[in-house]
Amino acid sequence: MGKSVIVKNVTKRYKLHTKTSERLLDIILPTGYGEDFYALRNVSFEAEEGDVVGIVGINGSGKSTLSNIIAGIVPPTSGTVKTKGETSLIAVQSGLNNQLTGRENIELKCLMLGFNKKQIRKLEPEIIEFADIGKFIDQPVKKYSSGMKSRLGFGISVTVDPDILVIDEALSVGDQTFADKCYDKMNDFKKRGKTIFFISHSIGQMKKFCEKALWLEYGRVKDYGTMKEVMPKYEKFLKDFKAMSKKEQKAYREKMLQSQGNELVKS
Ligand SMILES: Nc1ncnc2c1ncn2[C@@H]1O[C@H](COP(=O)(O)OP(=O)(O)OP(=O)(O)O)[C@@H](O)[C@H]1O
Repeated sequence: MGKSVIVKNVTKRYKLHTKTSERLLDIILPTGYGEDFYALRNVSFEAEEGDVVGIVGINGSGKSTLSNIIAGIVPPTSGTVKTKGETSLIAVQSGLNNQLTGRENIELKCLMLGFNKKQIRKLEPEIIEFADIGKFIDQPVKKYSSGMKSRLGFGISVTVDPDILVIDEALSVGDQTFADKCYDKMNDFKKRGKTIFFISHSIGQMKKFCEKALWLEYGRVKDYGTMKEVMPKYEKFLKDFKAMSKKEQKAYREKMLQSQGNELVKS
């Protein structure tokens, strides 16, 4: 088994705006207006082919930012991501275009992945069958429920058969039958030596499915190893964190963020 993903010193800096004028200036001026906010700071790790890595961390730790960077949707501010093969992201806030219909989204996504018209005609029925959203396939995506979006996003991502699959909370919406169907597909991917990154608020789901865990804490890698090594430590942290008062949690967050060079950290 070779390396399939190598993430080296990835940092992601966003601009935070406290005033509308700052936000507008940031759009107009390329230098960027607003306060720097580091969503990821020097994140490095490697994954092998066939690894199923759960990304864990409390809200705002940078899990979605990292998923988007691995999938090549968002560029890192600095650092590098090397991937072997095609990567596909499935997220609740999926990369679907709201104005286009489901069918048009299938075409667009497949074209972006480099498929030709003939190949798309072959893939389309398979995706539609997997998504199983009936007549909604010809409706604009803005009319979909989050479950429907997830079904379509999942359908597209697994049918195009990527080498690396990134699943961000996509199984938290929708019913159990659909989730089971997705697990079957994911298990099939796993058996075929593909790499999967999985984010879920359900620790049960993570434990059931992942072999490795990457624990992010406010933008930094707190731990990376097997589920067995990392999860007991993470669960202990979660328990302690939840036992804190809101004020203590806020102070903890501010202390952590400040230690990473963030100045504007008030929630
Ligand atoms: N486009 C953006 N502009 C500014 N800040 C952002 C942007 N996207 C994310 N952030 C900030 O970066 C931090 C990490 O966000 P991210 O969504 O990656 O975390 P997460 O671990 O996925 O959180 P959650 O569990 O709540 O989904 C958060 O503090 C968030 O507010």
